[in-house]
Formats: sequence, C-alpha cells, structure tokens
Amino acid sequence: MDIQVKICGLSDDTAVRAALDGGASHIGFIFFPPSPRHVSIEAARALRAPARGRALAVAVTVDADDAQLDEIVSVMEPDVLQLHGKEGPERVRAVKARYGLPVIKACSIRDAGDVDAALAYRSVADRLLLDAKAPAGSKLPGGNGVSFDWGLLATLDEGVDYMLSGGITIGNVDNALSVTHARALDVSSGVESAPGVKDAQLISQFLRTVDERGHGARSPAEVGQGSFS
Ligand SMILES: O=C(O)c1ccccc1NCC(=O)[C@H](O)[C@H](O)COP(=O)(O)O
Repeated sequence: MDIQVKICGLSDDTAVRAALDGGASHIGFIFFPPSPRHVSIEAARALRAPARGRALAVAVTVDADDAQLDEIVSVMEPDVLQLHGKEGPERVRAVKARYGLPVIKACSIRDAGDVDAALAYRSVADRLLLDAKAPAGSKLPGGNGVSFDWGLLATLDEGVDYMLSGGITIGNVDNALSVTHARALDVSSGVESAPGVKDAQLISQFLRTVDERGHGARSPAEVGQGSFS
C-alpha cells in the first residue's frame, strides 16, 4: 500500500528539495505569525514553485478570514488548504465553495469523543488531519511534536480518509503505521534540528524509513498536480 507523506512547516529551499527528492506527496507552509515556522505569502510562493507537478503544496492557516485566504490563494496558489483552527463544518464548507480547492480539516484528538467530533467533518472536508491536542501553555494549535493515543484509531472504519499527525518521528513511524493503518502521514517537529529549523537529512531519512519498512512512500511522479487522494 502506498503511504503519502506531508512534510509540514517548510521555510527554506534546501528542506523543500529534500522533501521533493525524497518523494513527499505534500509540502506544507504555515501562515501563523506566532509559529517559528511562519512564512510570508510571497516566500511560500517562491518555495512552492519547484513542487509543481511533483507534490501538492498545502497552505496551513488558523481561523483565517476570507481576506487572508484570498491573498494566500491568489499569490501562493496552493493546491490544498489546511484549516488548523476552530473552523466549524459550515466554515469548512464555505471555504471549499469559495476557492474550489481540496480542504484538509485538522482536528485535535485526546480521547474517543474527539475522534467522533472529527468524524463530523467527513462530509464537508476532503480529508481529516488527526493531530494531538496542544499541550497546556503552547501558543500553537499544531507543530507541538506530541502524539495522541494512536490506539484510538485502531478500529476506525477503513473508509475514513485521514492523515495521521502529531509527534511522528523516524523512531516511532513504523509503530504509528502498524497501530493505525493510516495511509497518509504528516510530520513537522520530527524532521527538525530545532523548533522551526528543518533538517534536510532527517527529512530524507524519514521518507526513506517509510519506504524501506515496506510501507512504500509514494513517488513524486505518482502525485499528479491536482490529484488529492
Ligand atoms: O507547525 C506549526 O507551527 C503550526 C502552527 C499553527 C498551526 C498548525 C501548525 N502545524 C500544522 C501541521 O500540520 C503539523 O505538521 C502538525 O501539527 C504536526 O506537527 P508535529 O507534531 O510537530 O509533527
């Protein structure tokens, strides 16, 4: 089975190249000023350019209004929008209708009730991103490098299209895939040398690990422009 991998929170060319050369299916850019991974819209436009036709570029936003999304969509030209705030199903529906782009809705998980709450977005989002809840005191809704109990997903209906996220590393990715049967992964802190500083070697190693352990990372050629799932 092919596993898609999104390398998130990219902010330099070297890391983008490592992600693309290693076969990442998605590369993510954070538009959230309190984050050490925040990039300007213009910087994201330049960084995502080499991904055209190789991987899908994801714009990650937190409770963004239409004006902010309008600018991101027109300048950066993302392939996918990731809504990582408290957007409700109606807002997800409205964003999809306004831009005609696939939408990933991030949902934070701590217990079985959170999984049920996330499933309410299935009918409006193209894909769910199941992430850990932010630890107390964190300014960031994502990118905290913490995992949730993956066992909560062990019996999830196979038809649920989600990306597994939160605290995934080279050391635990095999277990993450075995426990959850996820078909798509998202990683950020796990391929950094310091908060916000991506490590090209760790990115390559992470993608190789997914590949070598028999899970089969998708090659760039398999991820056509505009193909989402
Ligand atoms: O990464 C951030 O700084 C961030 C800030 C605000 C909203 C979302 C953010 N990240 C979104 C992601 O998709 C991360 O990759 C995801 O939360 C997993 O992060 P990590 O646990 O560090 O692998």
